[in-house]
Amino acid sequence: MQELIESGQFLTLSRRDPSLFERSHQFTLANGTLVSITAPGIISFSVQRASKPNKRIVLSCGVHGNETAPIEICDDLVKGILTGSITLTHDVLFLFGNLPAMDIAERFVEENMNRLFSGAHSKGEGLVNAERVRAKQLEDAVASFFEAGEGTRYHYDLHTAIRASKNEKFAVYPYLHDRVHSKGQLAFLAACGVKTILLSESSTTTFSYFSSYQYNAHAFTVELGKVRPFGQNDMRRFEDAKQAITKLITQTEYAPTVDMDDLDIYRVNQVINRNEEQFTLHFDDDTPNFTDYPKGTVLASEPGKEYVAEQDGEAIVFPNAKVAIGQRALLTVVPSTLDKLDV
Ligand SMILES: O=C(O)CCC(=O)N[C@@H](CCC(=O)O)C(=O)O
Ligand SMILES: [Zn+2]
Repeated sequence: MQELIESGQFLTLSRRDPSLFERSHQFTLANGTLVSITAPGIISFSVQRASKPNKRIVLSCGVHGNETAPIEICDDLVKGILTGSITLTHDVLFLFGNLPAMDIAERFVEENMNRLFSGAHSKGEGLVNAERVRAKQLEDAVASFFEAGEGTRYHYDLHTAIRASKNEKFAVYPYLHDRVHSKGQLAFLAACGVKTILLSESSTTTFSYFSSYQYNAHAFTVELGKVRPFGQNDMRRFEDAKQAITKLITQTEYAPTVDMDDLDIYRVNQVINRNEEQFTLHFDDDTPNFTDYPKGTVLASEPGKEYVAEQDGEAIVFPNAKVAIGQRALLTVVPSTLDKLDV
C-alpha cells in the first residue's frame, strides 16, 4: 500500500477504492517528510527539520467535482512530493474535496458542498448526505492541521468557473471583519496569474471563509479558469499558478511583489439569492462573468421582484438560475480600491 501511495497513486486510489483509507496511514519519505493520510482525498505532509517551517498551507480542490484543472494541479503536486521530485519547506495539507462528484463529473451529488461550511453541514434537522458528512470532515482536517503547529496559516481553495470570464482568473477575498487585506497575498495571487480580486463584504458558508474567519488564515476562493472535463484542460493556462504554488511550498521565503495598479479590485455590491421556483436571469447563458451594465438594467427577476444594476458599470459574477431555492444565484460587483493594506 505504502509503495502504491509513494508511486504517486494517492488520488487514483482515493477515488477507486476509498475503503483503503478508512483507517489512517502514516509513513516517512526518504527526505524525512512525514506523510499522514486520514481519509480518502485528505493527505498532509509535515517537514521534519530542526528549524520549524513558518507557513502552514492548505490547498483544496474539487470541492466542486467537475472543476478538474485544480484537481489535476494538486494531484501533480502530491505526486511530485510523494515521488521525491518536490521537496517541501513548509507543512502542507491537500484536500481533494468531493470525490463522488468527480466520478460523475458533476458540481455535486446532492448538495453544493461550498455552502456547507462553518457548521452549515449540521443545520436542517435530520438532513444528512455525503456532502454534509464530507464538509464536516474537511473542516476537521483543516482544524487539526492548523492547530498542529506554529506558523502563519494559508488556505487556497482552488476552483474553476462555470462560465467564461472577461477576467479569466480571479479570487474571492472572504469578508475579513476587522482584519486588514494583505498586499503580500495579492502579490502571491498576481504571481499565480490572478489579478482580479473580489472583496466579499459579508459572512458566507464557503470553505475559504471558514478558514479565514475560524483560523485567521490568509484564505481565498481562487478561480483559475473555466470548468472542463478531466483531460480537456489546456494546462499551459495554469502554469503560472502551478509554478507560484510550487515556490510557495518549497521556498523558505517566497515573497513576490505586485504593483497595485496591475490589479482589478472589485467589491461585491449585491448578493442575489433565488427565492422562488421561477427565477430568471435577464442575459444570455453564455454572457461571461464581469460583463457590466448601466444603472437600472434588470439583471434578474422572480415573481414579485426585479433585481437591477444599482450603479453604472455594475458587473455580474457567478450567475446561475438553477441553484437550490434560498441559495446565491448571482453576485454583482463594482470597481473598488484598497486603501488600507498589510504587507
Ligand atoms: O462559476 C460559478 O458559477 C461558480 C464557481 C464557484 O464554484 N465559485 C465558488 C465561489 C465561492 C466564494 O464565493 O468564495 C462557489 O460558488 O462556491
Ligand atoms: Zn467551484
